[in-house]
Amino acid sequence: MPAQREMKEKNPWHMPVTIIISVIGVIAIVALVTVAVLQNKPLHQKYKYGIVLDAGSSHTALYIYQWPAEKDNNTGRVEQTHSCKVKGKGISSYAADPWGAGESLTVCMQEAKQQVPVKRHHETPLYLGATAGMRLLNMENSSASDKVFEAVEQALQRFPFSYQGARILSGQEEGAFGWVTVNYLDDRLEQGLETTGALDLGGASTQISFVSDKYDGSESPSNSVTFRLYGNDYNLYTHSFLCYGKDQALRMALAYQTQLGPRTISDPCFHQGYNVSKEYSELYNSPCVSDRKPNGPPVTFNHQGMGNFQQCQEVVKRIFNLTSCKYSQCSFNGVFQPLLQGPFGAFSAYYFVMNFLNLTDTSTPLETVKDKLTQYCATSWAQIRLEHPNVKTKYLAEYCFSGTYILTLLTEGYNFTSESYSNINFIKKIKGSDAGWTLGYMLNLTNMIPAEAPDSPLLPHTGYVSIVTVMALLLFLLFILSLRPLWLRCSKRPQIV
Ligand SMILES: O=c1[nH]cnc2c1ncn2[C@@H]1O[C@H](COP(=O)(O)OP(=O)(O)O)[C@@H](O)[C@H]1O
Ligand SMILES: [Ca+2]
Repeated sequence: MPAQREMKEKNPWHMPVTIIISVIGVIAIVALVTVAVLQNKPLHQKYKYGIVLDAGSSHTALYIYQWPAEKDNNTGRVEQTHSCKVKGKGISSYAADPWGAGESLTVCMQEAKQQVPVKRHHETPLYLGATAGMRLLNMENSSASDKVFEAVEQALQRFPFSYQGARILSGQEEGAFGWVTVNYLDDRLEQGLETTGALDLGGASTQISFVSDKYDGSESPSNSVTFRLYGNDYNLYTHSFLCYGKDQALRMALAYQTQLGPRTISDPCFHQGYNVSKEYSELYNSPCVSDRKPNGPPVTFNHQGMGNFQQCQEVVKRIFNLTSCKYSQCSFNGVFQPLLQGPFGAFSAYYFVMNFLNLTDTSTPLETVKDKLTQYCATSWAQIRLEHPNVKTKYLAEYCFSGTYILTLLTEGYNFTSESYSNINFIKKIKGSDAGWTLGYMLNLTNMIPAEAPDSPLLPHTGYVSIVTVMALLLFLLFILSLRPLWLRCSKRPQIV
């Protein structure tokens, strides 16, 4: 077989040294790529968790957040994974039964136990923040508010999480953390982009927070909050109006109409045909209106609807003091407010109300929005109930008032104009997380937003792997080319025949 022998001798692969070098080369390259891929591959994602209870005036909600375990103090994204609405009213309504407040939280806390992996329970921080309902109760009856906190604290400590305390947030904190949440979720802080203002409407208070270039904080220091986040300084204007949440605002509007203690009030903010007997003692049972209580009123009054947006707006305007201002400019009640600037996210009750009324599209001219609300308010109560059989009667009865209140607060109160109205976005969630103060509160307490911008890796993981692969291929090519001379030499060797 001379031909076969010739083939074997010409082929350099049959030379033992060449074969060994080739195999080692290939193994080395495969090993290089494998190590590069494995070393830099994100590990099977492990998460850390945090729980915040938002004890609002109308109800309590529990939020669970998660973030990648290995990145907790800089670049890891924190996102909401679960929320639970506590059944019943807010904790401030349990003044006469403080233990009931603690009990009310247990169903959602059980749910949290199921949601957070057992091995993370002990390291999961748990916070409870109370807002305007508890602010009012604390003003009215501080020992009752202490008892509610005591009961809530005991109930929460029964769970295996790392309990970090329950407290009342100041209005300033509520506004500022709402602003942090919105801008964090929009990635505006990390990227140093222009920020979005935050408008939060609750049941007992309302907040406005935004950055205004012309505002340095000196004119009204109590409205100023400064932050250094990801290497940028922010000088935030924020104000919380206690009693100007939509439930307390409704009380104030009613109180103006019942100041003389009539048996019947004809209310333009409720639909025609609405006629409900209400108690004076219940209406005036709040520090927001208690000083307006008529002398010796009857026990009850008939609350009758008239369904007139224009007149309702006149009634609502009366709860704002638009005249006194000792600063260069004010919103209302003599509160300083710099020039409005930039886009605004309006959430919580702003969203619930405007969404129900189909008025979340702010590219609709303000005049058209008012026309639609005029029509809605003029619809009879019977018709409204017929059209929305599944909506809670209390909410349904109040949407005409609530919509009118929102438009009046925004335009007369905060000075939004027909032009700047379109800068408002009515939002509920951003990228799956609810807009509200809770996320910002937790980010702050866990130091999860660094003051300075974190060092970012030179290349993202995919870039790194691609470069290593290309380099390995090049090496392989070079290696093959380096074998060429050997090859040629072998093929030119004198034939042994
Ligand atoms: O589905 C809804 N439709 C209308 N209003 C709603 C709905 N869900 C919640 N709300 C209202 O949103 C407001 C939430 O206020 P919250 O309880 O947070 O009070 P706070 O922030 O003043 O303490 C309340 O006025 C509540 O009635
Ligand atoms: Ca709230």
